[in-house]
Amino acid sequence: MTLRNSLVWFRRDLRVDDHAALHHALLSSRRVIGVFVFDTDILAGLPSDDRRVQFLLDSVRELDARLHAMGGYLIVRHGRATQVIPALAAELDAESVFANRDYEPQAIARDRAVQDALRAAGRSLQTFKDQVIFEQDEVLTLAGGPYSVFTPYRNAWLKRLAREPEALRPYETAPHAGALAPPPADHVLPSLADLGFVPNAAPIAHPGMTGAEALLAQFGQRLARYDHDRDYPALDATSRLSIHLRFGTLSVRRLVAMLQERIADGSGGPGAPVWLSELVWREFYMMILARHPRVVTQSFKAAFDAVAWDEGPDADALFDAWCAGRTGYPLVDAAMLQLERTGFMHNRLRMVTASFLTKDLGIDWRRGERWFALKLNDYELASNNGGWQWAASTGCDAQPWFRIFNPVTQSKRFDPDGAFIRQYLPQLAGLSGAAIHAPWLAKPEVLQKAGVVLGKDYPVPVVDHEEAREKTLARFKAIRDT
Ligand SMILES: Cc1cc2nc3c(=O)[nH]c(=O)nc-3n(C[C@H](O)[C@H](O)[C@H](O)COP(=O)(O)OP(=O)(O)OC[C@H]3O[C@@H](n4cnc5c(N)ncnc54)[C@H](O)[C@@H]3O)c2cc1C
Repeated sequence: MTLRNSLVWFRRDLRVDDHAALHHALLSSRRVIGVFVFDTDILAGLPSDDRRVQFLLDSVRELDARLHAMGGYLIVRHGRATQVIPALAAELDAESVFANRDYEPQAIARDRAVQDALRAAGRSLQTFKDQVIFEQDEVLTLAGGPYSVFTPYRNAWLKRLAREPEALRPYETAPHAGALAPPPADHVLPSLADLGFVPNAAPIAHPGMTGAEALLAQFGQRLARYDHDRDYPALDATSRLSIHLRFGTLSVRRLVAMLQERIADGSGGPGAPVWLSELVWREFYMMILARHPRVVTQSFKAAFDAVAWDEGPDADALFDAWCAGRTGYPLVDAAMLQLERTGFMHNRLRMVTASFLTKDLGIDWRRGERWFALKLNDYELASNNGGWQWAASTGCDAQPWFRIFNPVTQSKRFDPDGAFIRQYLPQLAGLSGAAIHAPWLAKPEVLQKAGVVLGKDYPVPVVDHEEAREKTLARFKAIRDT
């Protein structure tokens, strides 16, 4: 034990179990205090009823309560982390600040600024791998470079895990909790109003560690069928754990260890390896972002920065229709309404709506990426950017540019009887499973019987898919030919 006082700076790791930074701080310090900062640099510009802030506050409250139960507490501050952390370290005379590493460019810059300020005052910032099983330089090609194709990356990732099973060993905290500093008598946490926010009318269910546990327990029952059911948005087939992985209310090591057990004993069925692949996609995109931070604003494949996306008032009107779920394509519109009303969108629908914006409406993927960033509860820069660049065909291992989703075919395939569409577009509920995917093709008597007047109850399509497809092929071919 070498340190007197240490701070553990919680960020995207709002849990007490299996926590690398907390583990290391407890082992090396006599007195450990936790801190979370509602960072005004991040909160600025969010709508006042942003659901994620409430989720964060609820999760932070639970974190404080769990630290209390272990004998400690959490200081919660509101301000610029780059100023708050060095000032708090000075106030508490903490020699070191412990944190888990974050790989987003803005977070890296923030951590560097905090580290410089701490160092100037004779203190230190120590960071640890926690958010991923393997970081950006741990799974490399034989030539020693980063992968840009997923399948060989996943194979190398799995091989490394087989060689290094200790990568899943939990970072224990409870046995070392004696080092936690007890709370002062006047310890209080801020309210949502103190942070300048108001409650959302449709808050995110299941916040915090207990929320993550509940979702994991439910998903455990569905895991074996995940490989098949995950593609159908009307089914409750996926885990809904993305926001918990985003904010670290549960440990990814624990999830992978659970999968390994269920693969080994057979109870994970064909679903378990497929779900494991999804967790590896998450790390793949984090690796891509860490190794190629330019992807935040540029195409992964530089040549595609020359794509001439549509701009101007017509493009703006189409973008607005897409955002509002008024494109006239029911699956696209239902998906956009799901996003607006709940902050969640099913993965298949993220692919369909992103493809629709870029390939049917000819609009730059960056506009859609920013809209998702504003609206998604689970917004995570690496996966969002990766998903958008995949759909726009500008990314690594992306959908080839000449393969263009047909929104009607996607609808028939993945929402065959229109159950998902009906949930968000009740005005179309009277249409049969056959007619609901493309109401403009339905016979007038069918529409009349269903009580649907196109252009009044529901929009006519804003573009013709076949025409849009030809325009997109030409748009991309122009790049290839230059
Ligand atoms: C255009 C687009 C944008 C996206 N934006 C985000 C985002 O901002 N944040 C986000 O977490 N995911 C994003 N994804 C990936 C994926 O859609 C979500 O992770 C998934 O829908 C979340 O639901 P779930 O937790 O039930 O997933 P499950 O199907 O249960 O998957 C388990 C976990 O694996 C990870 N995962 C699953 N699919 C992917 C994927 N394709 N890429 C990376 N990780 C994946 C997530 O952490 C997810 O929680 C995006 C995908 C696309 C196509």
